[in-house]
Amino acid sequence: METQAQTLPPSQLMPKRSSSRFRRVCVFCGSSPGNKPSYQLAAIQLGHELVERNIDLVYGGGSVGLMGLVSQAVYDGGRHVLGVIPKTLMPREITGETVGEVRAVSGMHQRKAEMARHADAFIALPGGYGTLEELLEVITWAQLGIHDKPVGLLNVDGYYNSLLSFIDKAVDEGFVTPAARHIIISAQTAHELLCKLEEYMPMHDGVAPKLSWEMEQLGHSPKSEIAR
Ligand SMILES: CC(C)=CCNc1ncnc2c1ncn2[C@@H]1O[C@H](COP(=O)(O)O)[C@@H](O)[C@H]1O
Repeated sequence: METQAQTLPPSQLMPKRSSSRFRRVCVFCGSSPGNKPSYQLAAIQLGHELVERNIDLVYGGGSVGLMGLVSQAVYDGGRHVLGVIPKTLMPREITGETVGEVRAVSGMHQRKAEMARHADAFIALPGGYGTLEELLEVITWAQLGIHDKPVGLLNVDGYYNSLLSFIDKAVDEGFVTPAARHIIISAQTAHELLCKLEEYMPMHDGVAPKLSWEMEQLGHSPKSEIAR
């Protein structure tokens, strides 16, 4: 008796892939793996979720920590991976081997602008100072109206609970508006987070229209794709 696999044309044997409104997502994450296996698993699962949705990756480059796990998973799944590395961090003993395409930039500021320019959305996995700084910067840019791309927080095992509580306190104390609080989308799994990001509609008003921002300040021309 013939099995289904023998009778179906090859195109129908391929895993079903869903389409996404995002072409490429920027992932910020730890250059360390973290102490719990759940962090490493979450990085790999996020990579798989991006592949499943036909989404390419831009990230900080290198193979250290969670950065290596997410980039390898996306690369192995056949999607394009773009690593943006400041020249100073390029020696392999610092960041390790980078899979996919590597873009060398002159410094940390140019790296962030370059990662943002190439992304349609941002996701932060657990991480340390670097991850927090990158995450808060794209949130600030969204608040100001420099871009309106969704920003997601993958709150693995409650890693970001205290950050989210702090931001709620900032709302209570009058330093963050409730509309700006809405910029951060959080979820516990990559699947749930991507679903929420796909549906995200900005609620806040930027302080100035996107086109009025002088993107040269971020190292880009006014036609920069950061604002897209
Ligand atoms: C000295 C040192 C920690 C080197 C690690 N090597 C690194 N290689 C590439 N990008 C990095 C590195 N360290 C920090 N970053 C940047 O900062 C974030 C991670 O910093 P962290 O581990 O969360 O704070 C990444 O998203 C990346 O863009």
